[in-house]
Amino acid sequence: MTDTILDKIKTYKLEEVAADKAAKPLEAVEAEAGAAPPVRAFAESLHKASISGYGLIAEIKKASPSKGLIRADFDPATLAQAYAEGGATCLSVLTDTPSFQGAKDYLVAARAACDLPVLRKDFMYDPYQVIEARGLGADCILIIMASVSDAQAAELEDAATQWGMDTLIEVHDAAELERAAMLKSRLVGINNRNLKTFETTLDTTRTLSKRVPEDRLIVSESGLATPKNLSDMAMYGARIFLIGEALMRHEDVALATRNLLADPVQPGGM
Ligand SMILES: O=C(O)c1ccccc1NCC(=O)[C@H](O)[C@H](O)COP(=O)(O)O
Repeated sequence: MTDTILDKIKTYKLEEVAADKAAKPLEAVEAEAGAAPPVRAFAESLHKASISGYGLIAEIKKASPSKGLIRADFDPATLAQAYAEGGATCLSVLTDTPSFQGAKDYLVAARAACDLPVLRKDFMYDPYQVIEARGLGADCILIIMASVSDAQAAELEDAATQWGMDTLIEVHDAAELERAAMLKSRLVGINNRNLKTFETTLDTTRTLSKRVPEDRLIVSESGLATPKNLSDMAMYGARIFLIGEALMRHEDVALATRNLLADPVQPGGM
C-alpha cells in the first residue's frame, strides 16, 4: 500500500523531533516551558463564546498539502491582530514547515501580538513536542487520533495537562471518536477533511456530532467558509469552528472574520 500524506508527515516529523532532541535536550526545553508566559484559557474561552455566539479558532495557515500556497502576504503578528479585531476566540498556528510552510517562531509572534489563547497546530507524537509547545507559549495542543495509538494519545494528553495546557482531540470517523471518548479532553475536533485522501465534506460533522459524549465541546474543523456553513453545523450541535483557508484568502482578514461570525444562530434556534 502507498503511504498517505499522514504517513509521510509522521516519518519526517519523527526524524525532526529526534534532531531537535539532539540539538536541545529535554531539560533545556523544560526550562523554557517553565519560563513561558502564563497559560491562557483555551477551552474555557471557546465554551463561553459558544453559549450565545460561536467560538472561532482562527488558523494562521500559509500553505497546505492539499492547496499549496494559500497566502503569499503572510505576517503572523499582523494576521493575529486582524483575527482578534474580527472577533476570533482563539488562534491556531501551524508550526510544521515541510507541508504547511509554518514555523515555531510564527506561534511566538502571533501570541505576542494579541491576547488570544493559541493552539500549536502540528503533528504530535512525543511529549518533548508538548513541552516545547509550552515553551513557545502554546495554550493548547492538537492530538490527531488517525496518527497515534491510544497509549500515545494518553501520554500526550497527560503531558499537556501537566504543563497546564488544553488538548484538542481530532477525529474523522466513528472508530477514532470512540477512542477519543476514552481521553479526558473537553474539546473533540471533528475534521471534515479526511487527512488520508484530502476529501472534505461537512457530512462528517453531521454524522459524527450525534455520537460525541454530552460533556464534550464539538469543534467542527476544515472546509468551512460561509455563515450558512456555520449555522448548518450549529444545527448539529457544533458551535465552535476551526477555520483557516477561507479566512486566509481574504485581503481584509478582520472584516472577513467579523462577517463570518455576524448573526449566529441561537442554541435551539432556526
Ligand atoms: O489542510 C490540509 O491540506 C491538510 C492536509 C493534511 C493534514 C492536515 C491538513 N490540514 C490541517 C487542518 O486540519 C486544517 O488546517 C484546519 O482544520 C483548517 O482547515 P481549512 O479551514 O479547510 O483551512
